[in-house]
Amino acid sequence: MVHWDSLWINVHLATMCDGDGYGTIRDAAIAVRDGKIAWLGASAALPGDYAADQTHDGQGCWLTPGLIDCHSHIVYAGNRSDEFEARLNGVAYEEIARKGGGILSTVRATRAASADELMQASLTRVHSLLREGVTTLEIKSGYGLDLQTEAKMLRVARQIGRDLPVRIKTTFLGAHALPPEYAGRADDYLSAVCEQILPALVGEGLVDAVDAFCEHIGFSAAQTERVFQAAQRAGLPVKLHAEQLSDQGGAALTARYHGLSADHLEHLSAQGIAAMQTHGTVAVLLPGAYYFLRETKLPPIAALREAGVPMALATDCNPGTSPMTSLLLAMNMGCTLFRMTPLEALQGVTLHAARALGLQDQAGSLTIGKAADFALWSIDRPGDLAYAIGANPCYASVFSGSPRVF
Ligand SMILES: O=C(O)CC[C@@H]1NC(=O)NC1=O
Ligand SMILES: [Fe+3]
Repeated sequence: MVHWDSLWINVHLATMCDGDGYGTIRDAAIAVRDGKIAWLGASAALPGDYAADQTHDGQGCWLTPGLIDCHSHIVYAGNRSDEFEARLNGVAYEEIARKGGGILSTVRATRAASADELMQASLTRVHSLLREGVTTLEIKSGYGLDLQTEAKMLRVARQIGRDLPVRIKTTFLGAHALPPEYAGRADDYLSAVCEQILPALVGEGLVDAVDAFCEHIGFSAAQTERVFQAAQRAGLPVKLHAEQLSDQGGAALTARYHGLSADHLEHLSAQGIAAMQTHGTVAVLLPGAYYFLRETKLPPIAALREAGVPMALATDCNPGTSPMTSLLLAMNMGCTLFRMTPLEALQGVTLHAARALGLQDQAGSLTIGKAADFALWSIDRPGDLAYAIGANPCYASVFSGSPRVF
């Protein structure tokens, strides 16, 4: 007798296990034991002698791996709609940043907010993602730029994972911008980041990965490498905001450090692509920022595809360049703006997004032994998920084998 904790029947599976397709199994079932996938297949192939403590009727829904948003700045205080309005009156994003607006205005608001205010402000945005079937969410720091506030942000991120049915991966982004108290002293600030702030946060168990903003309005490749070396000393993987506004060689640097991902990549070079391909670094594409900043230079999707570099998609949810809390819309933008295929878009928020977080052995596909994180969709075919704009066809979602209520 095979015993399962729960069984979902009357579903069609998009397993995402087939590199060239959705890995579909129609008229199927999937079973869970101890929060992990224990069996999946055509209903007709169910073992004759099984027992499930709970059986759920999937109502003919398509069932995919739970969606993974692998790049978000979702914990922050304040709002930047005033800058949105300024840009629409002709002020460039980079000019706003140089005048101390942009990231630093969110830094001021986040420093001033209490942990509870930060949690409340973030929960609304997190719930929006969960309602669309997101079961894993990466959350960056980077709006504190001092130990006290970076720690506050990362504690809130960890608390979200304790309070809600979602897997949280935290990323330290102390090298996001130069705080006002270090104006003109970037290298001194990076010494504080590498020698005091990061070690203290690691000591509190708050950091899963380390990121930086490698850009002419951020930190240089040499400065970024200091941060990567500090991450290496702490035994942490790296990822990078790379080639968003210019080519700083950030993607190649990240690949050399066997980084999990290089993100944005509108200005990615052939050398960067080759380095990413060699080291298995994931390309995380962020169409929300491209769209919201009205960028015109597209990331080299065809060249990434040709090189076999895994492409992920994420919201980049942040108040300045991507105030977006819909991963389904990011999928649609990946197709309509970047010309990814609907299959690539779904791979980009499951299989490849898991890899961008180092979770490829635990999540991102319907594979026996992986986490029983599912999303059930009232759709006709998996390609519908990247097609509809503004619709949310998520019928239900499951986290570690338990139907989600939040
Ligand atoms: O404007 C913000 O608040 C963050 C912008 C965001 N951060 C980064 O490094 N690149 C971005 O688009
Ligand atoms: Fe970002």
